Amino acid sequence: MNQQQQSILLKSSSRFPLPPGVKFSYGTSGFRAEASLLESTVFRVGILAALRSIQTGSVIGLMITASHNEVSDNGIKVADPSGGMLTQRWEPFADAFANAPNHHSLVQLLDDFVKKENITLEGAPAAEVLLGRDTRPSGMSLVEAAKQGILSIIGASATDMGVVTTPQLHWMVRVKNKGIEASECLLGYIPQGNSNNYMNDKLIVDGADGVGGQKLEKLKSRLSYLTIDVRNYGDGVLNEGVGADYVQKEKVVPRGFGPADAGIRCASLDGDADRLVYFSVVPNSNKIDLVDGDKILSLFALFIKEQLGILYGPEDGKLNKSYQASLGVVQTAYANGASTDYLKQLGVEVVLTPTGVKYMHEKAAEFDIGIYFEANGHGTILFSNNFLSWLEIRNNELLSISKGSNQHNAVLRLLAVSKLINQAVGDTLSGLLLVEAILQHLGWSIHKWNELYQDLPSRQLKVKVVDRTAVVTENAETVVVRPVGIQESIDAETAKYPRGRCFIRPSGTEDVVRVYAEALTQEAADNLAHSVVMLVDKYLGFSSR
Ligand SMILES: CC(=O)N[C@H]1[C@@H](OP(=O)(O)O)O[C@H](CO)[C@@H](O)[C@@H]1O
Ligand SMILES: [Mg+2]
Repeated sequence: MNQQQQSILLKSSSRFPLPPGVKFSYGTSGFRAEASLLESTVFRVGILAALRSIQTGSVIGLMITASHNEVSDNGIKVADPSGGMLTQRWEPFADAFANAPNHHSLVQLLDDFVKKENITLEGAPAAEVLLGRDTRPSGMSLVEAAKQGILSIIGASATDMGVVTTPQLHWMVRVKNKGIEASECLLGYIPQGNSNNYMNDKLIVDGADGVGGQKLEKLKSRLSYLTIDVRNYGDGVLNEGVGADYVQKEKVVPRGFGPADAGIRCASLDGDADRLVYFSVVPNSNKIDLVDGDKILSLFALFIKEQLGILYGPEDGKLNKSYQASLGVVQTAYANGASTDYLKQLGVEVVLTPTGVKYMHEKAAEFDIGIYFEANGHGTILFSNNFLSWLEIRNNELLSISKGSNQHNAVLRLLAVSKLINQAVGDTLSGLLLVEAILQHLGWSIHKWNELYQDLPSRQLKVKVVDRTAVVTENAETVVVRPVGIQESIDAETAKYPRGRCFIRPSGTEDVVRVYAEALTQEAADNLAHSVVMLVDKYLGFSSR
């Protein structure tokens, strides 16, 4: 690093001192903290993004959001050139860099890192970083801090995209780097009038009082196939008694919903619009029937499987079947056991990964069609380039030899899904449009969809312990290897419950250990979870911090 670059960095970083007594960690999904603590982190991540842009010769994204967390929190995550999450290889540097105690150590770390990664700063190489933020009031000043970071690397430029959803920003990065065309509407490819057992035509969406609600309110008038009533699109407090996280965890109606909505198809998104769950209000109560990420995954898997069945099935639309597409679904240990059983029965390969989109996305990309979803509604569908190119060629052939045949329609539907769905990252709005299109195609109500299988009762608890990093897991977080002995105790407890399943893991976004239990009855799941909380105390010690 030359003198000029060093002195720019020293000067700019001295304006963003590290707050005392805080330790930052890149975590499951970027850095998150109380917003007033984040300026130095965001500034430093701006520098990191510029370096990543130089190294990859591509546009990089920075999103300022704390998703479903309370409005006073904020956070920052990096989108890599593909539009996916920052390469995990860079996470240790991100952690060290965010915690560098002063501007001299910061410049030293940077100098070592650029040497190790062969990043050339000489000659002012071009770098471009796109910035986005959600609706949090702290977002604007944090975007400024990020810009200062980016601009302190000579040759780097920052483009502010304003208030956008997280998946929009990831998508913009992907489009810029790959030059992809805009989406088409899948509904156009789906034969209409398949209306036995027809679904309610109205959809009510809880916008979490965040950016996704605002965007959907604007988008809805352009969706001629759908009537959408958007609630909570910005008047109330972000994520307070609203949003996908609240709905999924509490299993009660969000603010603005009530008994009058009973039976109607409803959906809820989170604060930055990368999670989606559906629900229907139980008559005469504030309870809901939840249709979670596992059921969205199951619906998508069912639909894709149906299309592949038509493509490769006995009916002859003269399709050249030279390519056998692999289909796989990816879940985490939080997936309801009943969903995993259902998917296996459907005949699709099911793979488990640790919690977090970064792990799931990577695994899903190994299939020609890889579908991943967390139970909480984070997920998408990925298509391999080989399979898409093959579909494009088949489409052209069938256009001339059997246009409108079932096989041709199946090809068109798969191509349309690949264009509608956001392949950069899970995206509430495109996910919602795909769910709506599939329900319409099948002629299904939300109730019919919900009956695909019945969830096993489950309970999720969180425990504050003295040191959550003392918990080390293996096998996609289903087995605890440290502290030694706790897994045997959990197994012994779980064995007392028919269909019992239980695991613990340290959270990557909060200072807690999470406990998940599932069993045949709600009471059994609750009891199992509570007894494992006691084991956590025995082995790790509760903390009252
Ligand atoms: C049990 C649970 O819901 N965990 C969430 C939560 O991660 P934790 O590492 O469990 O704190 O936040 C992640 C980021 O939003 C999300 O990907 C994940 O599913
Ligand atoms: Mg989110």
